Amino acid sequence: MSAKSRRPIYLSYSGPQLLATSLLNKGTAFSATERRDFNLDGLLPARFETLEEQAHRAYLQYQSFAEPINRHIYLRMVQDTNETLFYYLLNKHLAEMMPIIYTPTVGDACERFSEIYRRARGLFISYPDRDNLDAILHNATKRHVKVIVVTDGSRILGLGDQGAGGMGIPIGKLSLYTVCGGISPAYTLPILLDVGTDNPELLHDPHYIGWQHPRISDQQYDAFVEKFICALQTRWPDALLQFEDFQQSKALPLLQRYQNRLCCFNDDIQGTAAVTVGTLLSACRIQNQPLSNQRIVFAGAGSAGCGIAAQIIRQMQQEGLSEADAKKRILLIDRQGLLSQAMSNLPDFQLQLAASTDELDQLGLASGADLLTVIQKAQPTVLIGVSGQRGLFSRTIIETMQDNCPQPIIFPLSNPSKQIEATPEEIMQWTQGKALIATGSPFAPVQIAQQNYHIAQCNNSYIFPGIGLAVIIAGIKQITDNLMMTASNVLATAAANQTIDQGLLPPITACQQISRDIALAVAQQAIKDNLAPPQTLAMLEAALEKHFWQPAYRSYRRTSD
Ligand SMILES: NC(=O)c1ccc[n+]([C@@H]2O[C@H](COP(=O)([O-])OP(=O)(O)OC[C@H]3O[C@@H](n4cnc5c(N)ncnc54)[C@H](O)[C@@H]3O)[C@@H](O)[C@H]2O)c1
Ligand SMILES: O=C(O)C[C@H](O)C(=O)O
Ligand SMILES: [Mg+2]
Repeated sequence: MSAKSRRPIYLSYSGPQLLATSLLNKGTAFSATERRDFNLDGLLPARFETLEEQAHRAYLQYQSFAEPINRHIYLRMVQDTNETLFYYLLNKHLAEMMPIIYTPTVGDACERFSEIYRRARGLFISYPDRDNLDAILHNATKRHVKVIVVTDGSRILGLGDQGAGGMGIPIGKLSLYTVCGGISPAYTLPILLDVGTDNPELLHDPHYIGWQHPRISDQQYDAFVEKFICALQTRWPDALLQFEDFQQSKALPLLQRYQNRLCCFNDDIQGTAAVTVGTLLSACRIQNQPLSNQRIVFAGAGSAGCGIAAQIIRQMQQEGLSEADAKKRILLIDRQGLLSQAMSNLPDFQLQLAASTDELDQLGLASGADLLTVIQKAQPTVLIGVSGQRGLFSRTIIETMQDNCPQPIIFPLSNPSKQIEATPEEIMQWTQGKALIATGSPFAPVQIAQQNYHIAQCNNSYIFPGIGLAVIIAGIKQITDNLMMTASNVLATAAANQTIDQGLLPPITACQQISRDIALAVAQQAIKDNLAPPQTLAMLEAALEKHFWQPAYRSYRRTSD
């Protein structure tokens, strides 16, 4: 629906209050009539500007900042002042600005959150306020919250515990829900559960803006999260809740506790699994091989690693392997080396995926073997890095892998860029341009022998906006692994014409189309799986068009009209 044909919005706001409401503010784009009707005369300079003219000035201002972090601060200021302008600007310059509002610059913004803090956005729910949750949610002042991203700041990208600074992540993720998934910013809410921090620097920083207290005990934590979820369910029972960047000891237990109780998912486990399987399928298509032929080694067996491994097993089962045979194609390495069932103290989620003693014998590997030895003996065709450890993929490791596999698939997925296991440039040089690469953070194309190779950004941002849109158009009640698998397959289809030099995924500028495709496919699958009320495809398409928000100014009338 074009902005012109949309009905006017009836407002009770006027004067400075209207200018200070970022969802409604138009700045110099308020017309003469609106300025008169809403008591804005004299509060704005004389000239009327269109959104396009405003965006032109904003882009010049943006360019006047050299450092990514300063560009981030600038864009966040635009967002907090005029959200329509912010999203218009993002839409116009998505490839350039996505790394500024999202990964990798958002990592710096989280690390420096207290230092660069300007204005309030979203909800900070701190443990000392635990008896006041309903009032806090009420203070969000948004009646129709449809998508929430929540973190406790305990594992921000590969940067560890950032405490309240972790709020940068929900803000960045929700910006992508809007720009890629067409979800109105009026429907989104970032939340930071402030349960303290164990980061010693933050505990001693005089400017730290969070609750300056060590993280609470597990028991206190569980009770607090339970209260939070109950309060959410009371106020916004149909909202989608995305768990983001929770440390390993919390991520899966929270998902297991809540996935059947409300519409929620963990992005680092499930969203990452979906994008990675989709990207792997794209690499397999280029190699003309099924995924089930690959032998896959993970460096890092945490939330992301085990989430991806589990989804690969499901995909291999769809290709015809038994679960046991699919498992045998995967080896996981964590700090203690190759994970095996002989290890006595592995958490359940790792134990389920760890190699059996029989497999170890067959491969001639010992429990706890290091990455290089595993690569020598197991001869993997795929290597996935989700360890957060810069440099973990050394030249020797990559060259050894290529000794047994001329076109290795290598995905160093750790974020932000400074935590990557090996850069695409390094991997391409060490493999003479042969490796099929995808990274979690954005990287410039690599030139080898006069040929430019684009590097796919295998980031869950290809998935979650479409999931949110699906929930909204279909009224999905629960997010399952099967729905995530549907999203993977849509992504792989969207990548079906990619050539090696174009990279394994379409560019991020295709994200709106991909999100629409994911939304429709996931919505249809949800209906089939009885997770949403029946609707025809035509009804879903109509709902999608109706909901897909585009940044354009609406006309305003006074409520008394
Ligand atoms: N590309 C994406 O979309 C995406 C999505 C999620 C996570 N990630 C990235 O993946 C990384 C891990 O995230 P996570 O949620 O799994 O964190 P996590 O803490 O749950 O897991 C990381 C694991 O790596 C292990 N590890 C650390 N050093 C290691 C080493 N030298 N060798 C082997 N293993 C080692 C840790 O013990 C831990 O189990 C982060 O950098 C994160 O930014 C990327
Ligand atoms: O935030 C990202 O860029 C991806 C992912 O969710 C991560 O935690 O690294
Ligand atoms: Mg994350």
